[in-house]
Amino acid sequence: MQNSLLKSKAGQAAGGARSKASVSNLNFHYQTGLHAVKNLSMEVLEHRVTALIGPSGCGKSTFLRCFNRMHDLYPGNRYAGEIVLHPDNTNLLSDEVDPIEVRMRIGMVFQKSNPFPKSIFENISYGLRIRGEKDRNVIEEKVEQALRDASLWTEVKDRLHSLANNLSGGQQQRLCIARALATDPEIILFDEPTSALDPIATAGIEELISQLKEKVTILIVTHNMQQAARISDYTAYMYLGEVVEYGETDQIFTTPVHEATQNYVTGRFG
Ligand SMILES: Nc1ncnc2c1ncn2[C@@H]1O[C@H](COP(=O)(O)OP(=O)(O)OP(=O)(O)O)[C@@H](O)[C@H]1O
Repeated sequence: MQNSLLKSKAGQAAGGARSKASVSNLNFHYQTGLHAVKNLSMEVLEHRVTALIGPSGCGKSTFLRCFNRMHDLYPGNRYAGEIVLHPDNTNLLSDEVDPIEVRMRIGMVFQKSNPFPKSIFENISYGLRIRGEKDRNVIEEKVEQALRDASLWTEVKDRLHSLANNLSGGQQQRLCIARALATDPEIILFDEPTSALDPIATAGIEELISQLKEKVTILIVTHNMQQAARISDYTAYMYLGEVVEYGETDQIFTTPVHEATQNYVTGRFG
């Protein structure tokens, strides 16, 4: 069936790649009582880009934010089920796992770039300092590497100590990617990372995401079907808090099994 990726056993190889995270029976309730993610199980494959698509309000961002325990910041939100990170089989949702440590392993880049009102250097070194790194040489090396990996180094190397907020929108978004990369995350979550950018900056971020999958595993929420088709290897179509269909992006866009998926990807939804 089309959803073998939904079913494959935790940590097993699927689609030629290893599983980086196994989501099992994940349920999420907001403090309001809203059941926003419903019994969701799927494998997120290592070094692949997985796109989450679906109509507004279907739970894409809510699902994404379970991975880095963002919902812990608001009392009354409830998770059930597991998100097990491989190869060490850590359940990210366990009460025994520190959410701060989770956020070092699972980076996040938001729709609107959100640099701290500090210098470029301080933005990137922030996570390293939180982690307890004190060696100035190590910090400088990591900052440079993160900026290189985010394709920003040549543009900012001569102004590392100027305010990050003075960068262009596209540069600020790449800075946020560098900030996420600095702590050597295993997964980066992108929540509509280009929706505030012009087409040229968007193309830059898309190219960067395609390169980054060599280093990290990527989950991206996007409303842009062309973007999902261009940059993702796998796509999950969500509706009302559930994954309706999940498979290779080419298959989801050309021969979806469910009519609902077909209607959504061809713009006939609703
Ligand atoms: N902080 C919150 N408290 C209560 N309900 C929320 C909260 N954030 C989102 N929701 C609700 O949870 C459901 C899923 O929202 P979510 O933002 O995850 O959807 P989405 O698919 O990402 O939507 P969009 O594409 O519009 O960003 C919606 O009904 C939304 O109104």
